[in-house]
Amino acid sequence: MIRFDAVTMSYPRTNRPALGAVDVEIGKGEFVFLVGPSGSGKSTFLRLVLKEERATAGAVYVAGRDVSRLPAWKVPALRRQIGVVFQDFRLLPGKTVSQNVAFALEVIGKPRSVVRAVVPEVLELVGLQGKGDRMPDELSGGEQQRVAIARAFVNRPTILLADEPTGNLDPSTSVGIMRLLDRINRTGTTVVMATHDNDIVDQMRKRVVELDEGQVVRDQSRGVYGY
Ligand SMILES: Nc1ncnc2c1ncn2[C@@H]1O[C@H](COP(=O)(O)OP(=O)(O)OP(=O)(O)O)[C@@H](O)[C@H]1O
Repeated sequence: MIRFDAVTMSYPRTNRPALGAVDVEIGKGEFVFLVGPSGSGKSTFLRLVLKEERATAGAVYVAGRDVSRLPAWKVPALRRQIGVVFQDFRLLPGKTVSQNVAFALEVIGKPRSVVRAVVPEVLELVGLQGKGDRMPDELSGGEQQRVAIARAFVNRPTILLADEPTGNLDPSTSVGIMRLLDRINRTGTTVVMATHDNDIVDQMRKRVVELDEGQVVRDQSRGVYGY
């Protein structure tokens, strides 16, 4: 589903690549934690999958396509296959919960009848039934992250990328978010999550890919956060 083939990525005006000759293969339906110190390249990895950055050398394959060869007009179609969740939720503050989720469908031109049917379904899936009319600032952090996950998943992407999704949440709220990501993964969605949350990684026992200074230094199935 995602394959990095000797991927090097250097940002302009830096003397060390953010990723150096990285080889990683992530199969359909896998759940992978990306761990490593700050600056080790986790977010860069995720940005390359989304074609928000371009590899300096090597190739990034997503769903069988070499994204560096993807013409600009096909990038929106690539991104429609990928849901993204961030540490800071990134909800639209002036829209209700339902409107935030609906927006993700409206921008890709789904008919209103579909939006009306699908939004309550996904809100129920994330445990927010009955809260569709709330504004984001009327929700807890964990609930806001559930809205963000609903928005990322409503279009049933094949891949879900999560960049520190529990970074702003307390431990028990984080466990709830991880249960939800696990459930989404069980529907067949490939999940790649960058995290510093050692407790979560140790509890989940999923595949762990560890980066350090842009290199893969560990790739372990049913791994833990660190040795
Ligand atoms: N836009 C940029 N311009 C120049 N250098 C960058 C840019 N973004 C990231 N870098 C550098 O690339 C390297 C990898 O950064 P990246 O954000 O991928 O790390 P990370 O593992 O996600 O870190 P964190 O855990 O702090 O989010 C770092 O050395 C960083 O300083």
